[in-house]
Amino acid sequence: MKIFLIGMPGAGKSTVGRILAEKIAYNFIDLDGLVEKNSLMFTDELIEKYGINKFRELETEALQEINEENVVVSCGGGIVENRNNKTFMSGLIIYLDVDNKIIEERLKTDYQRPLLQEYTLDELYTKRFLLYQHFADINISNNKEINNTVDSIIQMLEVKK
Ligand SMILES: Nc1ncnc2c1ncn2[C@@H]1O[C@H](COP(=O)(O)OP(=O)(O)OP(=O)(O)O)[C@@H](O)[C@H]1O
Ligand SMILES: O=C(O)C1=C[C@@H](O)[C@@H](O)[C@H](O)C1
Ligand SMILES: [Mg+2]
Repeated sequence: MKIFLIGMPGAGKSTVGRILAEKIAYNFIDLDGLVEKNSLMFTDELIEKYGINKFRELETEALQEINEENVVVSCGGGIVENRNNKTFMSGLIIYLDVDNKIIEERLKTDYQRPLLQEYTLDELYTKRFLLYQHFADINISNNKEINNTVDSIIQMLEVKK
């Protein structure tokens, strides 16, 4: 099965995804990382140089490239901006739910997200929350510790078996 993690920039998709994959012995793909590998550019460079629409095209192409099973895919925060992307996400889509205030705190010590130089987290959330819900099969909170979140996902997967 493919497991997709979606959510706001800084929600913890990459961090949680990597640990989850390791714990359940799945491969791990960071979609932003795949776009970077394909384009040989960092996502922020790519967006700055070619614009967000070009980035979205490359993101959809990267998504379509994933044909393996037993993989955890951490998506970019804006994967839901192209509604058609859902077509290429067969498997389980998990929305990582985090309060914006908590994201703000966590990102103080992390690298600058390009989209967050243009929009506030609240603006992005207002624009996207319905889309996240449209895509998601299940919501899992990542307000607490990372291991707590990973364990909640694993418990949920056990119940679904
Ligand atoms: N549960 C948590 N507790 C504390 N810090 C966390 C937690 N989850 C993630 N973080 C931290 O929050 C920051 C953002 O996490 P991460 O890069 O995984 O988010 P992301 O959803 O992949 O963001 P993006 O959409 O920009 O790729 C990192 O510094 C990470 O270590
Ligand atoms: O929220 C967004 O639109 C983005 C989030 C990042 O993960 C990257 O995919 C890119 O910077 C766009
Ligand atoms: Mg990430």
